[in-house]
Amino acid sequence: MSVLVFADSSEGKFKKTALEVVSYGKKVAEQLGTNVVALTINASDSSELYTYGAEKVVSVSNDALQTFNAKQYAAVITEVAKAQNATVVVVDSSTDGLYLAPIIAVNLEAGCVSNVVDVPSSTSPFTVKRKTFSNKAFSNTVISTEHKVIVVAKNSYGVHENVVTGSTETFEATIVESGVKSEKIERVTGKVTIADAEIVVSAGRGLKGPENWGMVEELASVLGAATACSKPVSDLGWRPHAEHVGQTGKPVASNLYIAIGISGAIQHLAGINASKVKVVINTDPEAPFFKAADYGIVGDAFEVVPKLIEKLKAFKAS
Ligand SMILES: Cc1cc2nc3c(=O)[nH]c(=O)nc-3n(C[C@H](O)[C@H](O)[C@H](O)COP(=O)(O)OP(=O)(O)OC[C@H]3O[C@@H](n4cnc5c(N)ncnc54)[C@H](O)[C@@H]3O)c2cc1C
Repeated sequence: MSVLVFADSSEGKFKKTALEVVSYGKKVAEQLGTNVVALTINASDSSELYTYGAEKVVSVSNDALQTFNAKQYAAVITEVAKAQNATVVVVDSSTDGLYLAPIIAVNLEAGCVSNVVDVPSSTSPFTVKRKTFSNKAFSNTVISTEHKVIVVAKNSYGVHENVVTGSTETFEATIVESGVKSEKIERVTGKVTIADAEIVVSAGRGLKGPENWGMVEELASVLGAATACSKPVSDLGWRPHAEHVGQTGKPVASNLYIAIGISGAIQHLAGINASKVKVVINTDPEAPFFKAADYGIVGDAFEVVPKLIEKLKAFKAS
């Protein structure tokens, strides 16, 4: 028996979520009295995963897997899970992870639970806690099948160092037909995406118009952050719809979320409340966002943001 985690990588480098699922898998393996095995696909160096508890890394390299294809990747993960006698398979909650989990679950006839925020509270019955109702509530879910597939919610368990002496073995995976009529041929943005971002700088209607987004872009660039916006801003065409966050937009689970000129309506908060630290800049001290904020600045964004940029630049230069 083992716990298999899929350590996803991009251009050969591990994503932070990969380190989180390895940390998570290590803990679950300890609870079950077994080992965690990390699977990598076309990653250049797997040794980083030993730092987070992966005693064993199974490395698959194949040109046919250069582009993500859920069916092909899920087949590889299933094959490795069977070869490693894994009863628990863990993936991250990225778009790719959410594609993979149900296919792996069908392949293994496993129970599958997404949005999981913690290691099992009990391994018999196997009980996991998951977020529900737009992250406003939690539920405990029992997975009663022999095999289990868990999707770990981003930034919920965290990355934990647990240095072990690991080893890597290569695996010749069977490549199945992709079976799809579309494929990703190009990545058109080099910017940090909202899903992967550690820091998100988001702005709302308080910025008055699209011509004022320069300072938001600049603040994001200084911080290495992704940019986001409230729904009205994308509805008005000030920013692309891809940046709209909230209940009807993208969810955000960053370490830091900076909200500029956003009122903090419940539909907005529903999508961002998984973020760890929230900083709010708003002229109105009664803005509802302040109740959800960890740090608040009552002030005019057009004065506060340029000062913040200046200070951050000076700090980085020092
Ligand atoms: C079914 C439904 C789904 C929805 N889904 C979403 C969603 O997913 N995401 C979302 O964001 N909204 C969503 N909404 C809309 C939501 O209810 C709010 O209307 C919206 O979030 C408000 O956007 P805002 O805060 O940018 O604008 P406003 O409500 O207009 O707030 C602007 C804020 O900027 C402040 N401000 C003004 N000038 C300045 C300044 N110079 N400096 C600093 N602050 C300033 C104001 O005090 C105010 O608080 C949804 C609504 C419905 C009905």
